[in-house]
This record gives sequence, C-alpha cells and structure tokens, in this order.
Amino acid sequence: MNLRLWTNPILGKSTRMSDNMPRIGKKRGVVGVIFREEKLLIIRRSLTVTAPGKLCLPGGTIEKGESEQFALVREMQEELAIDVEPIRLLWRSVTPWGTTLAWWLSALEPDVLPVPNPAEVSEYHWMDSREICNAREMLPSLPEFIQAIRAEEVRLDIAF
Ligand SMILES: Nc1nc2c([nH]c(=O)n2[C@@H]2O[C@H](COP(=O)(O)OP(=O)(O)OP(=O)(O)O)[C@@H](O)[C@H]2O)c(=O)[nH]1
Repeated sequence: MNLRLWTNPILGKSTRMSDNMPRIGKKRGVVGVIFREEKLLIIRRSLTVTAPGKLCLPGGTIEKGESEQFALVREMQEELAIDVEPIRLLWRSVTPWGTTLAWWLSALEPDVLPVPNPAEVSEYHWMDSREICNAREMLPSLPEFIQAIRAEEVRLDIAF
C-alpha cells in the first residue's frame, strides 16, 4: 500500500495514512465515543440500514452546513434519544469506501438510559476493548480505533 505521513491539523500529530485518506467532497461522518464505567457504548445497526445488524459506535453522516458537534448531538438524539455533550475530537479515520469519520469523545449523564430508535438501532451494549476486538459483527473501524489507542495515536484519560 502506498503510505505517506499526514499531519492532523487538530491533533497536531503525524498520522500514517494511505492515499485514499480524506479528500474534499467525500462523505463525512461523526461517531460518539461514550464511556460508562470503562465500557464503550456500542449499537447494533437495524436490519433496514446499510451494514444491517453490524455493531458500531452511534453516529452518522454530517449534513450540509452542520458542524461535527451539531451532527453528533443530532445523531445521538435520532438513534438513542440521548443528549450528549461533545468534549473533544479524539481521532480521524477514513473508511475503505471513502467516508471520513470524526471520533468525538462525548459525555452522557450517568443515570441516562438510551432508548434505541428501531428504524436505525436494534439494541445497544456497553463493551470493553476485549469484547470489541473479539466481536465478529463489529464494523472494522472499531478494532482500528482500539489499535490507535494502544499505539497512543489516540489519547484517553481513562484506562481502556
Ligand atoms: N455510525 C457509525 N458509522 C460508522 C462507524 N464506522 C464506520 O466506518 N462507519 C461508517 O460511517 C458512515 C456513516 O454512518 P451511518 O451509516 O451510521 O450514517 P447514516 O445513519 O447517516 O446513514 P447513511 O449515511 O447510510 O445515510 C457509514 O459509511 C458507516 O459505514 C461507526 O462506528 N459508527
């Protein structure tokens, strides 16, 4: 694969990326990185959306004119009826099909219970990193995110 170094303007750090990394005009998405008791909030996609039945982080496409934070708050409401507070951008990645993803650490009040919108989400789980890496139906971006944490490309203030 043809690799080059790309300087992430937000993290101010060089990240190894391939030639199919972010390009202007491609679809952009945002996902919420939401922890509770050192577990990550994972959704199972409904059977009527793309990648049906797959496990992934809650999130979705950034609509025209939206900021990443606005899209994140909207998607969390639409998918799980939760109000989250975007805290900071942790990582950027690109899917093999060219969607750039912004990974936002987000806060959720400790007593709030997500309520899946069945049109988009069939269920949710709180999973640790071992469960995420072992789950067969996970979108591949999740294990890649865990690898980026282990490589200290992503800085978290909690053990995960
Ligand atoms: N929600 C979500 N999407 C992800 C993850 N990882 C990943 O590659 N994606 C990709 O990010 C893109 C946007 O996510 P989505 O499909 O949930 O967006 P959406 O609800 O707006 O639906 P749409 O874009 O099909 O209209 C998709 O290409 C999806 O495959 C993840 O962990 N969570």
